[in-house]
Amino acid sequence: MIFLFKIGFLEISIVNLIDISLVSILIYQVYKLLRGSVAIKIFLGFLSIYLVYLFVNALRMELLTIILGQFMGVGVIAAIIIFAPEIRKFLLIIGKSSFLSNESIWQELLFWRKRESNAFNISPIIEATKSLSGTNTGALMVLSRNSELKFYSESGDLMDAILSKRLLISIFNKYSPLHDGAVIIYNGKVKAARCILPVTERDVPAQFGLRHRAAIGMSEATDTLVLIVSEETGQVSLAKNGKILHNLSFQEVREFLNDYLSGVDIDDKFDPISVYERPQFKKSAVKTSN
Ligand SMILES: Nc1ncnc2c1ncn2[C@@H]1O[C@H](COP(=O)(O)OP(=O)(O)OP(=O)(O)O)[C@@H](O)[C@H]1O
Repeated sequence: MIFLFKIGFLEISIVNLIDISLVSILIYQVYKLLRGSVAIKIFLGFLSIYLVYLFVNALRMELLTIILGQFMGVGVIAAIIIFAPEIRKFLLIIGKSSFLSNESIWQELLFWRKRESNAFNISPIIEATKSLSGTNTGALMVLSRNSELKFYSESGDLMDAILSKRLLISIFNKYSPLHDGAVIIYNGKVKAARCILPVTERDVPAQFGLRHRAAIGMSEATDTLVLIVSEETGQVSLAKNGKILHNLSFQEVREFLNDYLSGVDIDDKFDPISVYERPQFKKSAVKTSN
């Protein structure tokens, strides 16, 4: 083994350094995930007790080590119960960003099928959005580039219909029995309508109602781009990765949809929802359109 440093009785190898770096990154990621929630205080409490445990263990203080060791044993189970929602969120983030979450990769690996491009003609979506926005008809469209989202599709009515402007307008027409909930669009098809999306658990600025909360929640849980047309103002927004872009022009929507479907990383172009809490942000009733 190659040792980098030898300070007194302490010898640190490259492996130790990598180990320490990885643990630091992990702790930072957990901190980022829990920041702002009540769970962060419990997490810091556990972390402090664990550090004390490591310290007394290193000093060979046996009695204290046994007591704290017992506490840590029970503490792990308690932590799993207390942090269940955060652990779920953490695993979802890992699953979402893993390249194995891409269904077309699985098809290629398992069935030797040639991977098809996920890009398709988005004009029907843009044209339908213009019409829905112009008539102040609320709409929620989930675009997926690498998964059929079966779990969410099955919460609504399965369709598997070829995408068209008229189909989308008919679905979101307020007299249509399919208008409530979201449509899921994948590979040029409307896979399902009337789907129920997960609502974000974060605090969302007051101007965003349930439709926007569901869009933000869906974009947090999956690698999807969610398009929202507000029933109240006709404004068009996009949600991605828990962030949002509000009151977009149709040209902007077209560019974002095309970039997303061709695999471009657009996450950085989105605003954190906290931006819309600023006092200078005014909900504009003026709609920009091209
Ligand atoms: N979890 C959900 N999944 C899918 N669709 C939902 C969900 N929650 C609400 N919606 C849709 O949003 C509609 C209610 O929207 P609401 O008016 O509360 O939201 P909003 O964000 O203020 O939108 P708007 O600006 O259009 O008024 C519902 O009728 C339903 O179609």
